[in-house]
Amino acid sequence: MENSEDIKNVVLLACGSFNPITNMHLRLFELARDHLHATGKYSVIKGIISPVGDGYMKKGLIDAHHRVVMAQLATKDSNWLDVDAWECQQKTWMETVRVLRHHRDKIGLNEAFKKDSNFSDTNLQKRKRRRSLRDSVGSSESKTSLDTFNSEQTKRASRKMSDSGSPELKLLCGADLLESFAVPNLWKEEDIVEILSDYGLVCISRAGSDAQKFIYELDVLWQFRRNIILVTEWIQNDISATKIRRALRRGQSVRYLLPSSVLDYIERHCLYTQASEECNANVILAPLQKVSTFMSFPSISL
Ligand SMILES: Nc1ncnc2c1ncn2[C@@H]1O[C@H](COP(=O)(O)OP(=O)(O)OP(=O)(O)O)[C@@H](O)[C@H]1O
Ligand SMILES: NC(=O)c1ccc[n+]([C@@H]2O[C@H](COP(=O)(O)O)[C@@H](O)[C@H]2O)c1
Ligand SMILES: [Zn+2]
Repeated sequence: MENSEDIKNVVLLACGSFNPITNMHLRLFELARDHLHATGKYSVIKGIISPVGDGYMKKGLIDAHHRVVMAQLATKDSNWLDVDAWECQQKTWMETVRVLRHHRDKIGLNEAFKKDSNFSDTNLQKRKRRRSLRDSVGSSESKTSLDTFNSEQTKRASRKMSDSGSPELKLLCGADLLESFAVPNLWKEEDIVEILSDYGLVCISRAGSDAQKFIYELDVLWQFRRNIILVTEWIQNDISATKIRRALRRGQSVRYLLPSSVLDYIERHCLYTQASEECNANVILAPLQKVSTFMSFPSISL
């Protein structure tokens, strides 16, 4: 049994198109949280969904405003998932490592603010005593469901957060995103190193991807393998946003693949048509554009 002082608070950040958000995106967070809690080493206090900006230029990517609203609808009933629009409000597409830096700074600032107000409070000792009394009352109650367990973990973690160091921020992704690290020119090696060494990755298995083999094959992943937490989804579910958009274009039902509030929103705003899928059809993906600009530079100077 781990000493509760050794349990690290974790915030999970998922970056992606969320075009549209699906039940599987929500499942990623649940799976990651269960897995991290089961290790006895972590307490997941928050999950953040960060939809990519329109400047990402991915084919079929609809306006960020709609993707943010859909993600907000999908997480409305969750007490630990949040949608953060900072990334998609930036003027241009930005590397994932910069999104991580932003969120880590934000977490750090919140922590500093909490500490500041705690120190200036002369009743700090009294409040601590009240809190420990509340904790001991809470621990005598019988817990029956996993949900109760998780929400207790979350509450405990939130309390701990104000008492101890900053929570760790980790990037949450599916195995296909991990595999995209090997796509030439898509990710800068130094970004991969920073993501793995300074933050760490929680990676959920995905049909068609073999994350373990992939870590073995890619040197940089192998080097930082201790910072990659692999989670196996035993109830496999191959929901993909691409397939959902395809079904919608063909007038096929996608009910139960995404939250009904999201589906209602899609229908009300007539999102995902043949025309929307043609968006960015002949445009190079932003990360690749950055690299091709860099690569064409020497030829200009010739
Ligand atoms: N079925 C799934 N299993 C595991 N991970 C998933 C699954 N669907 C999405 N993810 C993960 O969710 C994150 C956001 O993914 P994204 O928005 O690209 O969704 P997607 O369903 O893959 O969409 P698209 O088909 O448009 O690429 C990524 O890390 C991706 O790997
Ligand atoms: N170099 C990078 O930082 C880099 C490259 C490719 C994709 N990404 C990110 O990964 C996510 C991928 O999303 P999709 O799977 O929807 O394409 C997006 O958030 C995107 O910004 C980052
Ligand atoms: Zn994807």
